[in-house]
Amino acid sequence: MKPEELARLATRALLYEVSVNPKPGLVDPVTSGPHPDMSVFTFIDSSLSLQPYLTICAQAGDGWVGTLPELFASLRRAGITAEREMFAATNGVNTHKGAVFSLGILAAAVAFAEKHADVSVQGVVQGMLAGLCEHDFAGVKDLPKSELTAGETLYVEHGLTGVRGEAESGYSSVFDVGLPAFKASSGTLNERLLDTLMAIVTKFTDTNLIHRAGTLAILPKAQAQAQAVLDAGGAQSEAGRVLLDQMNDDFSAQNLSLGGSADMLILTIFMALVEGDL
Ligand SMILES: CC(C)(COP(=O)(O)OP(=O)(O)OC[C@H]1O[C@@H](n2cnc3c(N)ncnc32)[C@H](O[C@H]2O[C@H](COP(=O)(O)OP(=O)(O)OP(=O)(O)O)[C@@H](O)[C@H]2O)[C@@H]1O)[C@@H](O)C(=O)NCCC(=O)NCCS
Ligand SMILES: Nc1ncnc2[nH]cnc12
Repeated sequence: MKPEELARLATRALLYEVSVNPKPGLVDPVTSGPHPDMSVFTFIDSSLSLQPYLTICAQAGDGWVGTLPELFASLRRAGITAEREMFAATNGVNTHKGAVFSLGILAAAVAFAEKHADVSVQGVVQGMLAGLCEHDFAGVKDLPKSELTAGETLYVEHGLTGVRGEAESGYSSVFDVGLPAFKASSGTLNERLLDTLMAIVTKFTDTNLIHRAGTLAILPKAQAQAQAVLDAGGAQSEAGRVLLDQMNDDFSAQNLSLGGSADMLILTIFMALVEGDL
């Protein structure tokens, strides 16, 4: 696939994800949930602003002749510029910070793997990111708390590696959870993507959620709520829909976000589009 075509699939993944509703703890076309500073329109602007960057990432992976860690270093430089452009497109709102990082990596990895028959996409990601946590977290414990990002704070306080750990693992929540769940799902596309999101939430350590809640105890609660939706028959069933609506209301009332899980859904949709399953 041409890099421009891969970037278009990545942009579609961003737009599909925000269109799914009702998504607990997330912006959708009906409600902004616990994100009053964003709406579906902010996400449309943000998604379109990222397409040139996603093309650059796919082009880099497509033509790369250096090592995989060097490929990641080049993406990181492009990512810093893309993050700036995203904030300019959204008037300073953090719509897709996690997706800039993760979707850029995956777009490059898919393009690279398409040119090298002996490697898998997940293997390329792992090759690019070996040692990422060790590198990024070195020295953060010595920094003043006020200078730490949410992810760095959770690492210092609880040893959680967040988006970096998930990425370094080769996005197991996408390849081992999200994609198999999507392939096994049924119903309308909206219902299938809701069930896929719930499957991700049952297994994923969403550090965005933990950061918002201010306690680790939120994680098993959210995982149990998502599992209950699936056990009730998922988004296709009346009982599942009732639980999903309750979960949506709970997350809004408690100002809880599932931003990290949304990013894993974006990556899952992208891979399903790439593999022709969607
Ligand atoms: C490595 C970076 C991602 C930077 O990491 P950093 O330490 O700055 O940030 P984190 O706090 O760790 O997370 C950044 C975003 O990643 C998403 N995320 C969080 N946890 C996870 C997780 N466990 N797995 C995957 N992804 C995760 C999350 O983004 C989503 O949530 C955002 C919306 O939530 P909200 O609470 O509203 O946002 P806040 O900004 O916290 O606002 P308020 O609470 O104040 O209202 C939304 O963006 C979602 O996408 C985290 O926000 C990477 O940025 C980095 O290295 N940057 C340097 C440049 C670079 O490398 N670029 C990429 C090149 S490929
Ligand atoms: N729909 C959404 N709502 C809030 N944060 C997100 N990050 C990615 N998608 C999101």
